[in-house]
Amino acid sequence: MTHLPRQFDYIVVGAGSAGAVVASRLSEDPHNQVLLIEAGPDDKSLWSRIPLGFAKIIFNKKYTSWDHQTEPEEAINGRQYALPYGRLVGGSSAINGLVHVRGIKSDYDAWVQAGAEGWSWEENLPFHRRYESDHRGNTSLHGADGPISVERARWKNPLADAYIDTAAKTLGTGKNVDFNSGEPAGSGYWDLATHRGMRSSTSQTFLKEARKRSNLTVLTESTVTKINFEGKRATGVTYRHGSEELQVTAAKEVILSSGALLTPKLLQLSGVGPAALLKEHGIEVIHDLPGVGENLMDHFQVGRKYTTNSRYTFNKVMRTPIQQALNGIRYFAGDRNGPLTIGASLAGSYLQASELSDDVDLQLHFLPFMPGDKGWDLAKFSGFRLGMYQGRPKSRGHARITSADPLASASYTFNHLSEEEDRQVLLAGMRIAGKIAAAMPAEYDVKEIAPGPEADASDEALLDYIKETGDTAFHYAGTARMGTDPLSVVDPQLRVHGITGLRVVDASVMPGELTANIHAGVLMIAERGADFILRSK
Ligand SMILES: Cc1cc2nc3c(=O)[nH]c(=O)nc-3n(C[C@H](O)[C@H](O)[C@H](O)COP(=O)(O)OP(=O)(O)OC[C@H]3O[C@@H](n4cnc5c(N)ncnc54)[C@H](O)[C@@H]3O)c2cc1C
Repeated sequence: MTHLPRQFDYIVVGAGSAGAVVASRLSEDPHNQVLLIEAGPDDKSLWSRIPLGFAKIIFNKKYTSWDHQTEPEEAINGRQYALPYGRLVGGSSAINGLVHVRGIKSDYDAWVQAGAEGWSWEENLPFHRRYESDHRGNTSLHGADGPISVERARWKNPLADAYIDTAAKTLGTGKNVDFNSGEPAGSGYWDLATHRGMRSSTSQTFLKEARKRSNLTVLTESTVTKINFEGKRATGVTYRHGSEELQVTAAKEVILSSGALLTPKLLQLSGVGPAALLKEHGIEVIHDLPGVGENLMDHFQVGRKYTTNSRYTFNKVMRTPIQQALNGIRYFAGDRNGPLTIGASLAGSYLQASELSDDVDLQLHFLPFMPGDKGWDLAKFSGFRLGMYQGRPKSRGHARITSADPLASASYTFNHLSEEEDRQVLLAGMRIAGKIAAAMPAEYDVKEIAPGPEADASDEALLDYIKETGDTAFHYAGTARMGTDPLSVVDPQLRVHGITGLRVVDASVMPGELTANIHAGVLMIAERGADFILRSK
């Protein structure tokens, strides 16, 4: 630690999905001295490389933080739940469920309408193409030369095929569509961020190459506690490494990429945020920015559960130690097309569930897996889940510090289901999922476990089931929203309003949710953020 230079051109806070991309791109110019600071350890877990390892690594507190939870959520009967994220080099990209989808064109139109000028689908497309090597090769929609490899899910099997056929017939839309075309209505296998069946995280792709450069320094197990300012200019950061408290300066910019839960906390701790909140905790106000921590959002995920006699569920193919060993051998020595290559979901559908919406408004996930009582184990029977969430929920919450102590958790409120439209879309989605399951071929002997006929009998009962069982899809976003109105936090070039030398580049800047698992959107934001910085030199 004592050998670390005290001044860099750029300091990037958080080596997660976005931060790793930004630091890598900035260090491509050998004239830039770049420091990347990460609170967690290096990404050394084998479970991070294997897609199915997702189900294991998220319960490993060395790599996944379980330090934060929601406040009691009023509209879901006062329930609280944990908010895990990847706390390691690679961030959530090293522990997430790998499903790779960009969202739909109208998501980005909604961003532009919310003040994110220049962020339409067409304007973002070159940056999606820049980070990816897509299995379709180089096309007008896809890139073939980027560090993140994108493949079609590799464990194709008859039960998943039957889901795709049945969903396509029930919904009256296509099958095996390109979910990343911007117009994804239909059903099929998901694309995953994998390379030959292994996770393609930002730590193992972008950073692996960039760390060979002498102008990039990566500090691990170092938590930034404060952004330092001279007047309204960000000049560097204070961080803790073990028992040491150290400072380092940035000649050009500090870039916050700490994720949507922690970026607003760091801004608030540093004196940038709602003045009243900062004063309440005795923090000197550097700049009164009322939107910092507001607009917190997530996808609220619910599902239907089924038993089946199919052999093609996890509960069947990974039941015994011998099966697990054989699948392991097949994975490491074979074609890597087996069950170990599955992410958080195998197949699914994009659909318009509610007439209240004017576009696709729901993602439906087919997961041939039924957990046991402990949550991480396998149930003894063969089963699958049809999980879902609304694409662009309207409910919004907030993230607010509870103390000036950087080690204290902020408080997180999402206000899930506080908007009528959000309740209606999920009700409609649950009904449609029920229809698809009921239409599955008789040979699979599909029977519903939950919610069951009683809950299905009325909207009221079904809504109650949704409130009692739904929780996070891990797509936290929006807490440093881009825009130009008084409640926005960054401008469309991701510079913090009212401050110089400070940008936010991570999921925090999203004005609204994407109708997608949001990792692809975060990578695109990171590519654009790096581009803005390099162009502004
Ligand atoms: C369990 C899980 C499953 C998911 N599954 C999917 C999926 O299947 N598909 C998909 O598209 N999306 C998925 N997501 C969402 C997606 O992975 C995230 O939205 C995305 O990775 C967020 O990127 P980020 O750069 O904003 O933050 P992160 O990738 O979370 O990075 C933030 C980094 O900053 C570090 N940090 C925070 N504070 C500090 C500090 N003060 N000092 C230093 N470092 C700090 C953190 O340790 C972390 O490494 C999932 C997320 C989770 C948590």
